[in-house]
Amino acid sequence: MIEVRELTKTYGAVAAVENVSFRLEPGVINGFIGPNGAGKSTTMRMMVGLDRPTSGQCLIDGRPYQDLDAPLRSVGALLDVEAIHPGRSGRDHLRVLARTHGIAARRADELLEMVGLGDVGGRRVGGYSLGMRQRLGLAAALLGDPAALLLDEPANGMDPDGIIWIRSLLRSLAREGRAVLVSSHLMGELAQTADRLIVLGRGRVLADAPVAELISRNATRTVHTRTDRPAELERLLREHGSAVARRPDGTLEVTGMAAGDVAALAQRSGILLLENVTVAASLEDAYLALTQNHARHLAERLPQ
Ligand SMILES: Nc1ncnc2c1ncn2[C@@H]1O[C@H](COP(=O)(O)OP(=O)(O)OP(=O)(O)O)[C@@H](O)[C@H]1O
Repeated sequence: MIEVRELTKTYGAVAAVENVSFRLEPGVINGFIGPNGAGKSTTMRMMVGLDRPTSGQCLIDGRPYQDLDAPLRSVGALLDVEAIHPGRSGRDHLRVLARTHGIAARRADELLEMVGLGDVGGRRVGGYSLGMRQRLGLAAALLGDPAALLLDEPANGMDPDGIIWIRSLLRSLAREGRAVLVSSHLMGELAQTADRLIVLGRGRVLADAPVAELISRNATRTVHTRTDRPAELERLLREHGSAVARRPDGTLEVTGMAAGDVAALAQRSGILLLENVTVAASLEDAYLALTQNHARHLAERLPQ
């Protein structure tokens, strides 16, 4: 189990990460999301000792990363694929890492195959595409068969096949009982893959909850209604307290009234509905509501 306790990192006057706390439990995929510059990478770097926290700590099975006997077996991290030596072949990169950690060279070859780089393992990393470097970084993270994985935007640069592959890889790693923390800006992807979401905004944790709970707490469902008398229905809905927006295809997007109540109201006024469906809120809606509310609160607190 990984426990992040009140991690803080300041650069001069800027707090990149402020009092961030969360836990990563075995078998759970945690999505790590937040606007650019929210502090996700800095948090992950501090978790594996690549950045020194200003205060707070991260404990891995009760110990800081630096004190682990076999760190690669406890935590595998994919943080900065640009840092991989460009002159080395992918195979050599993995073999060097394996050797320095007492892992058999055979494991490096197995992983190259597993991440789909079997045919290009002998080529220099400098000639790899971003997606290929991400695959190599994933192989390196998995080298020690770790109990936990920290992956910073692993889908970045991946083609659609690669994205689907990562999704099923993360699921199977979690099924094997590993704890996963994966940052991404791909909301649809996280909605499908993650069990929980940790949302950061300007260095602070804005939410830490199961995906479904985060959506239901922060975004409202809407009703999409189509009729041949839209202006009339729109007026009626507004009179009954609903918010209504016109969609480009002429459909009314209704917030604040259930689909059944929209239908009943229309029927009482003799308005025929051609379509009337409830549209579930998406993770994207919830994320935008959460981060925009936070930004608004901060702006309101600033002196005018
Ligand atoms: N070495 C550094 N020196 C100064 N400021 C830094 C340094 N590293 C990060 N920061 C600042 O810390 C903040 C958090 O950056 P970080 O890269 O952790 O965010 P992020 O959530 O990973 O962003 P993104 O989604 O763009 O990858 C930003 O304001 C960034 O400018």
